[in-house]
Amino acid sequence: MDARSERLFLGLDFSTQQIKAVAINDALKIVNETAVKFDTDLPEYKTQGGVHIHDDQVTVTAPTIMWVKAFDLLLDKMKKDGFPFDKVAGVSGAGQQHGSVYWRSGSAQILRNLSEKTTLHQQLQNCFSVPDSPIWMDASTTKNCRELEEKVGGPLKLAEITGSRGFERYTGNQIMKISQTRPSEYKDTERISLVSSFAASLLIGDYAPIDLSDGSGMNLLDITTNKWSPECLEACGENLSSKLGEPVPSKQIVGNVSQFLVGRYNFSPNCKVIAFTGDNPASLAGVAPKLGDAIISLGSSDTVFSWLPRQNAELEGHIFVNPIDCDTYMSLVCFKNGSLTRERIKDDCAEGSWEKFSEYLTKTPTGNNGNIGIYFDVMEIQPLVQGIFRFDSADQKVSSFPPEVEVRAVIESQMMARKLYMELRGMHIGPDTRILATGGASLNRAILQVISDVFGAPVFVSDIPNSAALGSCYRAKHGLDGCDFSDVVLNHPQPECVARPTEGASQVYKELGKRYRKLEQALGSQQ
Ligand SMILES: Nc1ncnc2c1ncn2[C@@H]1O[C@H](COP(=O)(O)OP(=O)(O)O)[C@@H](O)[C@H]1O
Ligand SMILES: O=C(CO)[C@@H](O)[C@H](O)COP(=O)(O)O
Repeated sequence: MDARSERLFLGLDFSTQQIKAVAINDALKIVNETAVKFDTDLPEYKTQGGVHIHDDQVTVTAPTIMWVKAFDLLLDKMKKDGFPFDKVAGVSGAGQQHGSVYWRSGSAQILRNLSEKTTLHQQLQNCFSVPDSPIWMDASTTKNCRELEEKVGGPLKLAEITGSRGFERYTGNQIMKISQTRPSEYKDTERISLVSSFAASLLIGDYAPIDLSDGSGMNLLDITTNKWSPECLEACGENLSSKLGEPVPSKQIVGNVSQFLVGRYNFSPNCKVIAFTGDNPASLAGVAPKLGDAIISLGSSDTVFSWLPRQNAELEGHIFVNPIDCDTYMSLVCFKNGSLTRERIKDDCAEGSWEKFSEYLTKTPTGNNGNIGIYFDVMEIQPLVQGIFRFDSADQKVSSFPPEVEVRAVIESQMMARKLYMELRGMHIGPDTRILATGGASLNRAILQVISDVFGAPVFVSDIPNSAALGSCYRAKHGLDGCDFSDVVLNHPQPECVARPTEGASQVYKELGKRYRKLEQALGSQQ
């Protein structure tokens, strides 16, 4: 194939702090990486870490129009850099999971008739009946979760139907809250999108369907039939089915790019858009895992997930329909206090420097001389607790730690929690398990060494940490070519092993992990 006929695949990731784009060619070589960061590139929205935390500390939203403007900026940046949009054969993408977008009645008409003469954000500014989208960090819907669980027959029953018991950030509970507290805005909403299907809608210039994998993060989809659950819909809002549209398999082509994109950015009118999905499902595709691998994503949130051949309902963690093969599943646990908490401790204790942070981590002993710190800057998902708690080796509360002890304490407790809940969800480390690390903090080798020591398994990384955007490129190729996913990723570069367990570490963390569990349980029962 000569250079002029080279096909490109574009992957977008609408994540918590930024929008990222990655483009690859048919040989899976990365030809472009671009990002727009909400806090710094769009300071007018005054977000911190891409979000607004409200005064009650549990309501967390992001301005929907900010995401639209960021997308305008991203495309403008790429155009200025000479990115050959006309060579893109397929686009897919990902969004931070669970967040919801409320399209005001009449918005479909606006989306279908976009003018290439002006920006998307100018044309869509009045399209959102609820202008601030609730996002995955929101914890304000406990009452709605209990109501939903009760209506369907209890938490385990809800988990059997939807893959999860009621979780605050899950979209059905968020929709129930809006339908109850803002009935006129709810009534004036003709379509509810996830962040992923909202982003796909910007690409096709029409409402794009929700895919099965991201749709599993709503407490609304029956993951055994791959249809909306009538009883969950009924519990969460009037006429909800018509506002959601039908869910589709994740590899479905959902349309061609809009005339707007063709005219304004020189996309080919034949360029196909493949359903967008959640950022974690897209990351599963982006790391091209083997069965038995455990993936740890260290982005704004920390998540641990793996490919699951058959589903089994549990009260802990989540099951999603697998984005690569909708007859199988993926299991996942998610933690809210991830990179932003580490970043805060880096700023407080390590002079704002990741180098200093890593130096402290490397020079302190495995097990931190028995000191344990628990850092829930924002309300955690499991347990539902907020606060900072420090204990000495005799489990006595202390008010502070020296900086280097604090640095090790945050990484050790975070990683012990990741392992604990991963196991409670039914994911286990076997003798051949590889831990595939991805996301922003996977650049930090000192953190990866602690992960290897706590999990007792080798840790691998790929060349680029943006696995959700890369996975979206792979998914675009998969959807377009209609071949097996394993054929798509034949040339996926093998990840490099960067950390192996230190001798004796697993015994130290076995003991420390038991203490961590007890301390955390005590905090949970005090709330
Ligand atoms: N060297 C590093 N060590 C630890 N964390 C890092 C490092 N570099 C970046 N990060 C973290 O990566 C995070 C961003 O990760 P990313 O996966 O891009 O997030 P998201 O996809 O949610 O926007 C930042 O919040 C930052 O704390
Ligand atoms: O809530 C979840 C997963 O269930 C989060 O993982 C969000 O999907 C946000 O992702 P990042 O922006 O941290 O990648």
